Amino acid sequence: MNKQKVVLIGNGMAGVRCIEELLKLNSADFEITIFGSEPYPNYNRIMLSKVLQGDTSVEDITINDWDWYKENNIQLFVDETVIKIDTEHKTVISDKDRMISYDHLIIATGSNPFILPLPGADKEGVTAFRDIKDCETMMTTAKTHKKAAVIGGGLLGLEAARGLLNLGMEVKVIHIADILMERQLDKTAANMLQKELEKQGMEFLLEKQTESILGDDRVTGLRFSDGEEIEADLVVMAVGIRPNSALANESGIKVNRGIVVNDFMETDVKDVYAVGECAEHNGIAYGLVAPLYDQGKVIARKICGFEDETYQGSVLSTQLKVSGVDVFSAGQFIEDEQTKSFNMYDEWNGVYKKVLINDGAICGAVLFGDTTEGSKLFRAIQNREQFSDYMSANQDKSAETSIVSIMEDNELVCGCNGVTKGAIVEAIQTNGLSTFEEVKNCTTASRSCGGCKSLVVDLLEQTLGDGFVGGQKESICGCTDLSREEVVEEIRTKGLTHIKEVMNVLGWKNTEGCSKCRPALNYYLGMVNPLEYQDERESRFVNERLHANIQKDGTFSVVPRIYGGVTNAEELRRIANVADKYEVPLIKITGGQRIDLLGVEKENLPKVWEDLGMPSGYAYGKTLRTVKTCVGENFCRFGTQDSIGMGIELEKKFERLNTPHKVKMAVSACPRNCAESGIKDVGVVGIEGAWEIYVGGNGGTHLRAGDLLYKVKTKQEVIEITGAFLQYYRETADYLERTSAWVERVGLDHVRSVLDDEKTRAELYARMEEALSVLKDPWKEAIENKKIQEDLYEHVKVPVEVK
Ligand SMILES: Cc1cc2nc3c(=O)[nH]c(=O)nc-3n(C[C@H](O)[C@H](O)[C@H](O)COP(=O)(O)OP(=O)(O)OC[C@H]3O[C@@H](n4cnc5c(N)ncnc54)[C@H](O)[C@@H]3O)c2cc1C
Ligand SMILES: NC(=O)c1ccc[n+]([C@@H]2O[C@H](COP(=O)([O-])OP(=O)(O)OC[C@H]3O[C@@H](n4cnc5c(N)ncnc54)[C@H](O)[C@@H]3O)[C@@H](O)[C@H]2O)c1
Ligand code: SF4
Ligand code: FES
Repeated sequence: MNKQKVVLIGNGMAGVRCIEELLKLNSADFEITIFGSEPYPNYNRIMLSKVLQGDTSVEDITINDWDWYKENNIQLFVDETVIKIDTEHKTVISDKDRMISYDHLIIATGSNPFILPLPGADKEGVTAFRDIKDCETMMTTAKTHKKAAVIGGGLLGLEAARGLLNLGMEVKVIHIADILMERQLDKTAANMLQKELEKQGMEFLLEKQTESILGDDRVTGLRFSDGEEIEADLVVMAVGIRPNSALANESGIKVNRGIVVNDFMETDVKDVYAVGECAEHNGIAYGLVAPLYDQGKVIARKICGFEDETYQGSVLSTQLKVSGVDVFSAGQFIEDEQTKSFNMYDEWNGVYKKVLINDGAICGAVLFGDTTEGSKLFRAIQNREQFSDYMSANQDKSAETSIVSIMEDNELVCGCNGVTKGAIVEAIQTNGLSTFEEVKNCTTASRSCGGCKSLVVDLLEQTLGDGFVGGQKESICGCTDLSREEVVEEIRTKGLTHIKEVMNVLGWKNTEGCSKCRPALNYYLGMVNPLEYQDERESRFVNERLHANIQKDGTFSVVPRIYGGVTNAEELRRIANVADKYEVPLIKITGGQRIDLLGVEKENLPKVWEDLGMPSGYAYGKTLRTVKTCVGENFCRFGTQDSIGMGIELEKKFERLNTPHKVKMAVSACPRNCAESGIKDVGVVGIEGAWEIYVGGNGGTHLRAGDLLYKVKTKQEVIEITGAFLQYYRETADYLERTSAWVERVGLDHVRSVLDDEKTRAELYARMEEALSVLKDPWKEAIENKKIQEDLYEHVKVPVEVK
């Protein structure tokens, strides 16, 4: 039998998903050809926001690589645009003069970003945010330019703005409406969102109409209709999208806003379908992936001869992909005459929940600050669940009960990829999957926005019971197959007390271990048993062994502790005298508000420390580095709290603590955040009468804004929450995992749920106190102990390995 020819125009998310569905149903009977204007295989457009925000790379967002097309015998023409469809002769013609005939044609040309027709819109430095090329333009521009203006305060504009902030630009968002995301949020949620984003550093100009883009060849600024002007050397337009339906229109296919389709996604021309953002169903052209995938499935079934499924439209839910901000919106979000609403507004904790009810049934929801109920509410909206039933069902179940336990097998867990609960459970059981990554690769769940990750992990946990070993089982190194959790558990239950013993008892493949597992085991043993464990210095990296940072030329740097960045003339004099006496070639003020003496000879280290008479600043260790502070209420006119006092208290409390990776803190006395509390492992921000505690921030290579963990009233609460948080991190993070990665891995909601429990929090804090109780200053120890001096600083050659 001759194969039927299927041609797909548009190598994007909707079209290729439709082909995947087709291949699942019948891979034998079709000859498939795909045209794509972009020069890449099918990639995850959603993740461009994450690429811009620095969380992933362009290479990592490919959905189907080149091999996938080959393996499925798909003829792929990339960087090639179809310019004509001859519906009479059933052929398509490309801009490279290629003519291909079809039996079934799928049009999946997506959308075009809307570019405001402003004078100057064609200047260099003006871009949309739609594809890899745009993303690269922004990333390159950020290297040489500083001021970005994003026009449009919708989902795309805000995600772009966050990315540009991460790239070090100053960002102004220009929005035409009086509130942000007015297509998804009501005024209350939008105002809360604006405040949160302002805290992150975005500036907003609302109710502003851009009149022209200024500059000669390159953009230099914007002028608004009210005459105001701002400077800008990058302008990103994120003012919505328009279905890309020109090709269909020119080829005689019926087009309204998008390409008009019926419930089988058929256009008005036989054997021609449209799917994705280019299609218009019942007057709606959708702009999110979940509906597009449902549409693709219907087309695939129809082409294979099944007419059992039709597309009936979709209820939409959205979540903004900006870290540190939890916003959810689904269904109807503004009340009208037919609806009543149930509202909960907790200004103190920054939480807002609104559920809209029509004739007793839930028809929409807006959540801000706590979106844990998002999936449950979305399900309730889709099922038109009665509000009273929803409330009683959720009162019966404990808040921690995952929604997956009450879901039917045919219900969707991953809206983006159309993966049901039943499909995931079956994949786990039949393929022996045990990690999140395995489920993701096998089922495609969580492959797009990642919003369903917690549900997938819940399903793993529920399906495997005790056999579930955590989100991602990964052995700690090649010397063993055991994961961190398993090793720590064995240390606890078997009472193991030193590294060699762990390796022997747990059957290490390499009996000496390696540079990865030895320091990790040293940390885990000390963490489990802080009072008895004898630190094995040889298993530490060289800097931690010598308590100073080795430099390029083999000399060392010495950073004494300067609590909260506050020093005095006497200390400064001592530092200056040491610098003179030991001919220190460079004295540098560090980013953590301390003084670094660079170029000290190894042999001189103990003498330098003795002359300084100050404790080690641990600038080399996996421990608390610094607590940066702003000047605070005593001097600054904006200060609402004593940031210096708080910072010094925190630093004195937690200095020397062994942690999986370095830990940095900061305390600012108002949301202007001069101490950069938003990008620290623990960042504290003073507000009127209270302190906000942010966690999981990172200002290094993987830039990440911290998440608001709690808002508390007293200094004592700040210390206790910080202690319990750090202890939980110490106990559950992988060695060398920063809090930023850890918080993302385990989830902020999970961390909060642990710390919310007063008993657990008190126990964690008690274990923290125990760990702190045995710590001593290593410089003092070296000064007082002749043997340490001889062994470490006098005769020993410094090993090459530096970490
Ligand atoms: C930065 C960003 C973040 C997003 N985040 C989310 C999110 O979190 N959640 C969500 O649900 N949605 C999100 N979206 C929207 C989502 O990406 C789109 O809804 C989805 O990609 C649409 O898929 P599509 O296949 O219809 O269009 P596209 O993915 O745009 O694919 C269409 C493809 O067809 C090609 N093409 C067009 N004309 C021709 C032609 N004549 N010949 C050959 N090829 C052609 C185009 O070049 C393009 O590659 C986001 C979008 C962006 C830009
Ligand atoms: N997290 C997500 O789900 C996500 C993320 C990014 C993009 N997307 C999708 O991508 C598509 C494009 O996103 P978008 O945000 O551009 O579209 P959008 O239509 O949702 O928002 C555009 C915004 O720009 C504003 N605007 C319009 N004209 C303006 C002007 N002249 N000046 C200033 N502001 C103006 C509008 O008021 C609106 O809020 C949408 O379909 C969106 O759903 C989704
Ligand atoms: S964070 Fe606020 S209080 Fe602290 S120095 Fe800056 S403006 Fe002043
Ligand atoms: S819901 Fe977006 S990836 Fe699953």
